Amino acid sequence: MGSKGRSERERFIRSFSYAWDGIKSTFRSERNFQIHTVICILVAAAAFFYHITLTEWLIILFLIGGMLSLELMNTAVERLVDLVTAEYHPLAKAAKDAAAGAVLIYAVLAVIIGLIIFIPKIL
Ligand SMILES: Nc1ncnc2c1ncn2[C@@H]1O[C@H](COP(=O)(O)OP(=O)(O)OP(=O)(O)O)[C@@H](O)[C@H]1O
Repeated sequence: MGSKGRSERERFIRSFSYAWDGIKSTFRSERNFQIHTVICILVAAAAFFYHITLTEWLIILFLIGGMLSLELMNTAVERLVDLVTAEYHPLAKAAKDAAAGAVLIYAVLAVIIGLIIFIPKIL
């Protein structure tokens, strides 16, 4: 493999390592991300326990991935806003609240879908 191919591969691996750094630092600093991670692990455990179907697994995995990704994006918005201003600013509030709203909408729908999948199995 030429040096160009090697440097492209190195850049690719490095970008994974930066992404992993972002996940680790968010996990360490964000209580909500920790809580959502634990909930996602519990949901996956329940999915194994109740032998959900393949389609249900796809939905659950999609929800877990979406929830954790949105939490990370929310953290990114919070960090960026804090970087831009330490002062109170209506736009800072609007940005943070909109990001939090996105997480809330996804979380509520994830809970509803989770209940639709699991309640019939629990009963
Ligand atoms: N610079 C600011 N200007 C105006 N309002 C802000 C500003 N920073 C935060 N807020 C408001 O305060 C709320 C809480 O902000 P904060 O930065 O504490 O976020 P958080 O959701 O508590 O996250 P974390 O504690 O993980 O940083 C925001 O949703 C927003 O409404």
